[in-house]
Amino acid sequence: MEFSAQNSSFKSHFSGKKGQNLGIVRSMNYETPGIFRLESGKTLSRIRIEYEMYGKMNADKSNVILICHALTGDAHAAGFHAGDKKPGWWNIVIGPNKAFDTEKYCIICSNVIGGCKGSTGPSSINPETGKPYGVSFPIITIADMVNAQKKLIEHLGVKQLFAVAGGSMGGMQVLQWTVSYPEMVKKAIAIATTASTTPQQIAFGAIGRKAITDDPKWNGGNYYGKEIPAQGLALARMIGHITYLSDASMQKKFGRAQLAETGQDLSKISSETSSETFPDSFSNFQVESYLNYQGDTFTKRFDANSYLYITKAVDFFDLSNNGSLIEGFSGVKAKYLVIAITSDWLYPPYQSQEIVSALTANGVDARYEEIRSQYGHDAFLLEEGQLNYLIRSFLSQVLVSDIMSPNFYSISRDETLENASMLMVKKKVNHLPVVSEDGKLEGIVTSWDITKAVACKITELDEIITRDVKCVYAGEKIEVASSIMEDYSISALPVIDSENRVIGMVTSESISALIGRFS
Ligand SMILES: CC(=O)SCCNC(=O)CCNC(=O)[C@H](O)C(C)(C)COP(=O)(O)OP(=O)(O)OC[C@H]1O[C@@H](n2cnc3c(N)ncnc32)[C@H](O)[C@@H]1OP(=O)(O)O
Ligand SMILES: N[C@@H](CCO)C(=O)O
Repeated sequence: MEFSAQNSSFKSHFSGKKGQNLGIVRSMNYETPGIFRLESGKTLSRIRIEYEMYGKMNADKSNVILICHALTGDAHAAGFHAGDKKPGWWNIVIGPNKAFDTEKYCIICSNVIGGCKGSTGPSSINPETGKPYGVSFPIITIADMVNAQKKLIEHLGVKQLFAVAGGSMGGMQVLQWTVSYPEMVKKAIAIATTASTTPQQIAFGAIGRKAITDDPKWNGGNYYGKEIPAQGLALARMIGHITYLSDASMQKKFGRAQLAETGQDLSKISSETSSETFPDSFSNFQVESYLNYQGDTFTKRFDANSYLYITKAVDFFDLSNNGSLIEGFSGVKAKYLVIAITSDWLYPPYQSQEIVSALTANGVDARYEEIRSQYGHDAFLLEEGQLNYLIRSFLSQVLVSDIMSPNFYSISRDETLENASMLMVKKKVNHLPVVSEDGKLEGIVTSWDITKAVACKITELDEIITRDVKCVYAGEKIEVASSIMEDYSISALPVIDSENRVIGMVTSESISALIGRFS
């Protein structure tokens, strides 16, 4: 079964069950019309963006979540491509009843520009020369990747993303989205990432790049149609891969285990040392075999030039403004969930904490969480239970501020009863908060109070004002508002700030509409 926005056929019969897999999914692509301007000022004529989509967009396209992939990921985040045994790279959290629930949300993931999995990158054909770009491909940045994603999102008719989420370099794109397009992102989930690449991270990137460019087969980036620089690319991946693991996970995975052929038999190994070259059997530890395997497999799925460009984009990433992350995040609007991994030494937790501190200093709602794991950096691809729990509770948390109406009518207690009732009829409202001159909540009058006043021949507004007003704060969970409404049989509540000023109204209608939208 194909599963995309165009032809979703999943029904809610999965409700209440553990997460399920999507079926067969397919990739799509979009070619932007006209030139694409990069942060460097250089341009690309037309870009192609490869993407996948799971779940259905709702009528107002307000349920779309963009997933951003890490360094060597691609658009295939979940489900299976026909014939594949392994699902997409974030299948553990995307699907029916998983945190990124495809029965509620429409999930989109696209391959970054500069990549080699369908989107325009160095291995693509330059339309001006008819040959692969190679190193004539312009330098790209994380902001360029985000700008390309924005083109796709606009093309799909989405005005605001319900959420943007990703780990590692995906997390950088998430942060960049909230800075570049603050009005377009409601919720941001950044995992195992940084807001400013550190010298240590740049250093590892640099060694990987050197491994590639020092491979004679790299040939100045001009190797398409010839032998690829497999040795350099594999070495780059081996170095990188060590940084994605942890000391504890390597101990657990391999210990000091050696390959069966050599075991601890030093005489067997040393008998080969008479040869001119260092013997292969010196790669006798399991961890060496594992790294060789990871390096070798990588050369079959990734382009060396893309590796150079994307790692460089990561190195350039720095959201701080004149060294200040607080300034860098000024103007952001999203609500954030920032998740660190306890054993991640490549993007250690302090870097996530810095992000949250800078956001909080800007008065932004930012939550910090940790995944307790021994897997190291790659735990964001593996820790199914913790990821699902943290992401699900963040996505489904709706605050009063999300649905309150900031446009409301109020009266002062000196008003006449007649004026109050006229206002209600004219503006079709049933609740009028009574406020002081400086906007502070003093009471409330409802249409029911007016009806009673007429029946009882009461003529003064002051006599029918309810002074013990039930109200909520904007930052409270919507469940708080709904349980007050239920307990006291009230259909609307004033929303107040910390100084008791009325800043909006929340109604039972808006809560019901919300439940309807996501159920
Ligand atoms: C957005 C994105 O991030 S997309 C990119 C994510 N994908 C990758 O990074 C792909 C490569 N990375 C990995 O495989 C990562 O380690 C993970 C996180 C995705 C998977 O982790 P794990 O499930 O713990 O797998 P593990 O690291 O043990 O590797 C398993 C592979 O190594 C092989 N392997 C394990 N031990 C050895 C060994 N001693 N010698 C040789 N090969 C070995 C396994 O056979 C297996 O091969 P397979 O992938 O062909 O099935
Ligand atoms: N292992 C992942 C994470 C790197 O940050 C990848 O290759 O993309």
